[in-house]
Amino acid sequence: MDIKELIKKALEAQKKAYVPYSNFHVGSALLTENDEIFTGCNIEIASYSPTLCAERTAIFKAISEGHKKIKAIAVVGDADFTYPCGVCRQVIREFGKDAIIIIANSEDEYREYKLEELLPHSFGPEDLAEADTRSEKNV
Ligand SMILES: O=c1ccn([C@H]2C[C@H](O)[C@@H](CO)O2)c(=O)[nH]1
Ligand SMILES: [Zn+2]
Repeated sequence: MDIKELIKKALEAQKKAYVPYSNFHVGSALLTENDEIFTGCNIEIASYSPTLCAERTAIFKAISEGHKKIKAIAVVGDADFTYPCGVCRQVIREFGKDAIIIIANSEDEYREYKLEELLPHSFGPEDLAEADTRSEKNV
């Protein structure tokens, strides 16, 4: 996996951030199971709550194009190391239980995490499947 390439794409996407309210620019780039890259920026809306983070923009683009798995996702933002919010961590969990999350300031300055480190003891699709089996037994 080319981490620097993923960070480069995230930095390019960050330039497209539509952030008239926070002026906080975030970019993201992810790698699918077949090594395709999808990018996203944050998009803010005047009524605030419909605002979408960069990570989810990238993820929803990939899923809506038929991809099912995320191998890695890079995030860059205006803060010194911008970490994904809790909502985005849960969305990454849905499509990338074993995903690598790259938090970058630049192509040369980055930190790498497993999703498990940023969202320990997570709840996910398998838990619902397991609950299904249990309730069948209880009938
Ligand atoms: O990891 C993050 C953190 C924040 N934001 C966005 C949401 C909002 O537009 C702005 C300020 O929170 O940054 C992201 O896109 N990703
Ligand atoms: Zn988020």
